[in-house]
Amino acid sequence: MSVKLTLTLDDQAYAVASGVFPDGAGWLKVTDTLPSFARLMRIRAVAMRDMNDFMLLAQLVEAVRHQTDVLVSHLELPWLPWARQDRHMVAGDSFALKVFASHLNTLKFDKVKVLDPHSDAAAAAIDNLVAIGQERCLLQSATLSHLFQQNALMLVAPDAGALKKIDTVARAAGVEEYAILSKKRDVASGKLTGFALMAGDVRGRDLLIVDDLCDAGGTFIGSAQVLRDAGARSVSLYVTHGLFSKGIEHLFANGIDAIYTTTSFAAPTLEHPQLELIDIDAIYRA
Ligand SMILES: O=P(O)(O)OC[C@H]1O[C@H](OP(=O)(O)OP(=O)(O)O)[C@H](O)[C@@H]1O
Repeated sequence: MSVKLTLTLDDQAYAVASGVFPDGAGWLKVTDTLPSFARLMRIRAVAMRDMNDFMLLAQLVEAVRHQTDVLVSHLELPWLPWARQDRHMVAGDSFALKVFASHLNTLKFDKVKVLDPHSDAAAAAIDNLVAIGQERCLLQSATLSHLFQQNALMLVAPDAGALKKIDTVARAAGVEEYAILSKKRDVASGKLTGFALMAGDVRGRDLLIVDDLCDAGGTFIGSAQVLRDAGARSVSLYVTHGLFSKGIEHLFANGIDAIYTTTSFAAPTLEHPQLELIDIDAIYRA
């Protein structure tokens, strides 16, 4: 189990303990005395990865509601698991986001606040979803805010699907122009091909690719190559969710100069001189 659960009732924090029984089933307990009434229950579930993690969340909700008459319930779910499985892609596969949403919806949250969900399918599947936009996450980086104020960065959308988001980021950051890349992914094999620069003069520019997530990183290594071939001076990367399934070193070794990401998934202890972590707490409080 990897999820980190925190509970507040009317802005007071309550300690939660959890573990695993010998048979592998998880247990959970609120160790502070719960009140009989709370106007607002706020649960934050960070780095939820699987249904064991979901089960712990459901246990927490049940434990609180068993003791406390809760008026309003909010879930802060920075990383939405199965967000990428947002449709049927090949014959015989499953629309896993819809399956997960059907379970999450049983917990009856009045708001489910997700950072930068992968696609609009999240809002369609999850009841009362509140998407916190990419621009709100990204501008919590003091470094990036400063660079935007200096007009020192040109934004890059990694594919045409990211156009709506990059436009919102550009407006929020006060940036006038951005470059647009294209890529192709074979949904059956997951293989990436055909990176190309569709628009934008990047010669001599310091670039920031902006996307929702970095998994293995192939998208950004391929993109950096194309941008450097087109004359970019430097290529940095912002992703809201740093999954980094192949680590981060290979990105720095293959054309990425700096990475900015939030602690929605990346461990807050992750350290590298070319990496800046943006605290999700600051994003939720903003
Ligand atoms: O680090 P990587 O392994 O290269 O993956 C990162 C990319 O994957 C996701 O898009 P995806 O290709 O899944 O988008 P789609 O929903 O348009 O297929 C994400 O939005 C990134 O662009």
